Amino acid sequence: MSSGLTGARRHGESRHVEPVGRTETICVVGLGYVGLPLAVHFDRVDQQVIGYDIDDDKIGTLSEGVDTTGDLSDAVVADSDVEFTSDPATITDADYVIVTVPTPVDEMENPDLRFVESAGETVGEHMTPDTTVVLESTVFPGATRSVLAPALEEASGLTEGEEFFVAYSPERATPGDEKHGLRDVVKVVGADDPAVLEDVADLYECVVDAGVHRTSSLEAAEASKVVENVQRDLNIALMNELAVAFDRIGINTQEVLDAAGTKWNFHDYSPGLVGGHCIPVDPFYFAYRSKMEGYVPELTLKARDVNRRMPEHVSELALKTLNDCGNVLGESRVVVLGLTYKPNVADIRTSKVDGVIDTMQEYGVDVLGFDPYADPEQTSQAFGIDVMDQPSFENADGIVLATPHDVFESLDLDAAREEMNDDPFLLDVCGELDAEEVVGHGFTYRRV
Ligand SMILES: NC(=O)C1=CN([C@@H]2O[C@H](COP(=O)(O)OP(=O)(O)OC[C@H]3O[C@@H](n4cnc5c(N)ncnc54)[C@H](O)[C@@H]3O)[C@@H](O)[C@H]2O)C=CC1
Ligand SMILES: CC(=O)N[C@@H]1[C@@H](OP(=O)(O)OP(=O)(O)OC[C@H]2O[C@@H](n3ccc(=O)[nH]c3=O)[C@H](O)[C@@H]2O)O[C@H](C(=O)O)[C@@H](O)[C@@H]1O
Repeated sequence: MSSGLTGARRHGESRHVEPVGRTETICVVGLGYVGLPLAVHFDRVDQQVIGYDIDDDKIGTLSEGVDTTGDLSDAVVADSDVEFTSDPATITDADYVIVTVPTPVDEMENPDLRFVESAGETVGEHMTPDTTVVLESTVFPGATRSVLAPALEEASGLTEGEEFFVAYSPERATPGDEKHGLRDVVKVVGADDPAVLEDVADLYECVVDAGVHRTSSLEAAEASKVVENVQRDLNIALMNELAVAFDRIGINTQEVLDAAGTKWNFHDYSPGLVGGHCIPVDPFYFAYRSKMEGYVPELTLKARDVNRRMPEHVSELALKTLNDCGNVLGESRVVVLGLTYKPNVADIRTSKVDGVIDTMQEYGVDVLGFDPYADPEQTSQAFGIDVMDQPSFENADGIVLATPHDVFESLDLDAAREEMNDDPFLLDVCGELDAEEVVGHGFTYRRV
């Protein structure tokens, strides 16, 4: 996730504080892709910031001045005055506690709020009266009220709304998008109590240049976050459905999308493997809450079904193309380029490329991988393949461009072709390359 902080540091600017006239103490609970940049941003505007996490190793690494997210930089972390700690007693010193813990789904694809509940218990045990607790984690509408607040009350013995306060404010920054980091995207803040709403909105206005949008309830703010991701999942699902249909019809999907894209209100999405912590997850948070009221959001769930099937569709396409090019599957080799969950990021944790790899391996295909962003050793272990630190196409029969990092635009297809066996193919999952150019380099070209 882009933080907007690295620019200054990369150009050697010295850390400067931008005092904003508030000097409260803020404790950020959960120092991941969301919590760490948030802590560093508040530190930069001269707030006293405690960064609390249960992961001792992470706290040790951060305390040594190492950026554990890859989104900031070591210099930014080293230069911050954030107090990194795994001691929950430090929460006592906080005027504001901002909770940014994970909210995954369980194996039944239901919301798993264990981290939120646990954080609520820990914060409740240590917070003092008049503390304001802001939940940033993506949850279903009503979770702050029905899960976090009761955990805080139970552990503290205090009464929410009288002796402590809660608000909700989702993180909306996009990983890998330098233009849409924490400071650049309007921050939504929701609270029932108008005074709490104004106070928390004012606090965020210290760090969010794009400003704050206020909602009159916790639920409206919670819902605004999940529906952003539901909408995105739906739009991508439409692209995937069109791509599968046009592949069968024999129409070039990208040519269709390029033509349709000349209409001012045609939305720009591309087919692909829909990974990440949020887009594949948040629709289930919305559906869960809706079903509680007896309404099944069929369109939302159908979009999930379409996107969830994409790894299977891509691997079938790869196997079919291997066969069409005259290869024996069990004697074939395929190089998969791009292993992270989306282009130009280093996060492999929720990549859907592994589903494509697994199916090819089931048919005996020898699969190798390369990704300029992902750590080769870590990724080899995670994906169960040999991940190269430099791309080699020796004796390969095909290339699957699974995650189209920008750097692959300059892929030397002639050099790759030289190393490969006869009649090679290139499967361009997201349709990023120019089909005619790829064919001109001697490849059979396929895309989703
Ligand atoms: N990663 C992203 O780009 C975005 C994530 N979000 C949402 O933000 C939330 C956090 O996501 P990430 O930062 O990616 O998660 P993450 O997994 O990167 O970091 C979460 C951190 O919380 C810590 N943690 C877990 N339980 C804890 C507890 N009880 N007390 C203290 N620390 C605890 C973990 O050790 C970890 O360091 C999720 O709800 C996610 O949906 C929203 C927008 C963007
Ligand atoms: C509505 C929205 O843009 N949400 C963003 C999203 O970030 P995230 O990196 O998870 O999502 P993403 O960039 O849409 O990518 C998700 C997955 O979908 C794929 N993808 C994306 C766009 C597209 O046209 N086709 C496609 O296949 C990507 O390759 C990736 O595998 O989810 C983030 C979050 O909530 O964690 C959120 O903060 C971000 O703003």
